[in-house]
Amino acid sequence: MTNMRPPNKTTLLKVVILGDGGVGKSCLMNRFVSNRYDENNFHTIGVEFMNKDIDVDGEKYTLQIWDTAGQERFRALRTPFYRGSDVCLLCYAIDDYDSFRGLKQWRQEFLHYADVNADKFPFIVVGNKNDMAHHCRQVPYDEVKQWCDQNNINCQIETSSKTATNVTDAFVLAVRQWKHMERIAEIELKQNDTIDLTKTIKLAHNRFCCTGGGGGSSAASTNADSEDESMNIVSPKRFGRRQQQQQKASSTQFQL
Ligand SMILES: Nc1nc2c(ncn2[C@@H]2O[C@H](COP(=O)(O)OP(=O)(O)OP(=O)(O)O)[C@@H](O)[C@H]2O)c(=O)[nH]1
Repeated sequence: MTNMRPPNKTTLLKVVILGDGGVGKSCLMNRFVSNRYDENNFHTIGVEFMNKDIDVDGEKYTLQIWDTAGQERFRALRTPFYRGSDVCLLCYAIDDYDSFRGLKQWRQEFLHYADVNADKFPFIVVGNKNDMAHHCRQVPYDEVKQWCDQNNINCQIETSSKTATNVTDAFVLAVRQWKHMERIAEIELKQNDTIDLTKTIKLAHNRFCCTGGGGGSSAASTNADSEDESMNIVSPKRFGRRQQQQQKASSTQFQL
């Protein structure tokens, strides 16, 4: 249980940053990890990751941040790395409406390849480049909020990697949202684990292992299968948290 972990334990979280090419994903990661900003960044090819230790609400985390290539031609290189993610930052640039429109597709791509439950996974929507002059803004904050509400996402923030505005806050928000979802998952798991002794237990009929032979007709077997749903229940799915610790590395690049 999260609230029973030893005080000095560090939790490793895999954080994936997605969004159109040029919205500032690499700048966001570099500003957060190294407090550096490079105006002339190259496009990312494939994926890169960097680790950063952070304390949030008195607990230690190592964020393994995966910066992905936003350009469509690198799709096949980035998607294998979505699996095992704990949090996903969906990024757009406030001066680029198309990049906001693209969030729908980014979310779908992530859900498909990470294979997680849409309503239980912590997404954070990040509007980067909020240092831009007022007249450059193409994406109203309220419109993003509306989109987030429609998609069950309750974390939204605007950042600037250039001026270092809200960059750390975006990652803190990501950790808090992960923790929030983790708590919900734990409560659900506990509820599912509880056996109600007052309820009648429905036994499986016509099973080979119980009846000692295949006496039942195929029609009867089909009925028994559909009645006895408990035989088909798989263990409750968490929202994408890995069961194993990932290998730590301070910075690695995966490129062509
Ligand atoms: N004004 C402003 N410009 C930014 C900001 N962040 C990034 N940029 C600019 O946007 C360019 C692209 O940023 P990147 O971080 O490379 O964008 P990316 O999303 O990683 O792009 P891909 O690697 O192609 O997916 C940078 O070279 C900067 O010139 C910001 O916060 N404000």
